[in-house]
Amino acid sequence: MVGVVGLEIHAQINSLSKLFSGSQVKFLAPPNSLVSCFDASLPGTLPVLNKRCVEAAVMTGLALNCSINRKSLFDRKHYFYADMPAGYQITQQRLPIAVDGTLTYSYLGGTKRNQMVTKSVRIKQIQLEQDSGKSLHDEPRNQTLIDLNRAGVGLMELVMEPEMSCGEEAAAAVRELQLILQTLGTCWGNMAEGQLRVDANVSVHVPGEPLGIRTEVKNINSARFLARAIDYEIQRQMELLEQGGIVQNETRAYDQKSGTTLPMRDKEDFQDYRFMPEPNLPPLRVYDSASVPAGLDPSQVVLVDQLQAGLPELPSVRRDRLVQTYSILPEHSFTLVNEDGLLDYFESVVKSTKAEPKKVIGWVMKELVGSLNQQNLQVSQSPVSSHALAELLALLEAGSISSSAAKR
Ligand SMILES: Nc1ncnc2c1ncn2[C@@H]1O[C@H](COP(=O)(O)OP(=O)(O)OP(=O)(O)O)[C@@H](O)[C@H]1O
Ligand SMILES: [Mg+2]
Ligand SMILES: [Mg+2]
Repeated sequence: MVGVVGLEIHAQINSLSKLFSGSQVKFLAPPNSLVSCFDASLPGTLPVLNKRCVEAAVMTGLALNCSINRKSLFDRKHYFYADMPAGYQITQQRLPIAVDGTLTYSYLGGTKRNQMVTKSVRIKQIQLEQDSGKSLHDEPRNQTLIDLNRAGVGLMELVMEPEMSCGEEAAAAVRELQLILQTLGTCWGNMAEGQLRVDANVSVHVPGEPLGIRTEVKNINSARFLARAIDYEIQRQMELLEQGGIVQNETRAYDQKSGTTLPMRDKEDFQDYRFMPEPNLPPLRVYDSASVPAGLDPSQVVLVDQLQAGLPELPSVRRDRLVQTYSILPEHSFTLVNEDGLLDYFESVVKSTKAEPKKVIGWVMKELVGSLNQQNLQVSQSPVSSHALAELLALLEAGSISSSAAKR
């Protein structure tokens, strides 16, 4: 038997205001200080679509090789939660803004964990939707308090096909996605702050046979825990089936302390979302510069071709460029791109020394990053400046000092 994993990822759109209202988007503001009448679902209020959120979804779709639907639709998805005052979420169920993409990711695999393994997963769709508010449980007083600051914040839900097979792959895919979103500036991607929330759908089956029944694991707030939760869940399901049991289609929560997953009590019953078209929003249309209909002001619409042309250099392209330019190993290009500030550091050393980039990278990866990690320091906190390292390498090149002296 093998594991099958499909991720659903909610990414909070980096925007000054919410998806359908002018309220500010801010983490850790005083409770209920960022709530408009619409966010609180007062009767008579109407949604006004935030152009920035649409642009962010289109950019994200383009960066993930999706087709952008020139027309997409909004729907209401009903469920009853105290932190969702309307009783429904506005989402894109029937026709989402972006479909059919791919995410390519790599990790160090093989038996010795020293081989770059590169894989892709298909992205079924990206849909725009509203975030809910937050329920805060005050246990001693036996009360639940509601904070609507997050209610109505724009989300992109990315739905991946069930094509991954273990926690390691899922974690690598999420890290790559995180980096892409951060490069685009469409989401800050901080999992601990809930800007990127990953639900892992997990099942097991015998290869060649139909997919097994899936469980959906929630409450995962880091890539490391994601990997652990998935691997635990695959193991649990395999053992269950081997003992003659059956897997229940249920929502489970990951428990950090025990490293296990547990059924979530509030989601036991089958939910009928009673989807219906959102009557207060027309179809969402995006255009290409050449096909903006007469009478529409091009500055008021979202232009797909312009967003495509303005996309920044994506992490995978940047890594390829580094491998080409400096003849370094692909795995080193990953570390350079992933560690905040490390690429700038490396390039500035290369510029100010005659030492070969291949030699510089060894010193940066092994000596510098190694000792920074030991001391739990960021690159920006390095006691050795890039200038100092360049000088040191120059002394080494000139034979003025030995390698062991340089390391010291
Ligand atoms: N047999 C399976 N094993 C593992 N993952 C699966 C399996 N079947 C589907 N999936 C994954 O489950 C997810 C289904 O997401 P989707 O948003 O379509 O529906 P949902 O989970 O029912 O709805 P909701 O958005 O309310 O959670 C996808 O990420 C898909 O890859
Ligand atoms: Mg979903
Ligand atoms: Mg789901």
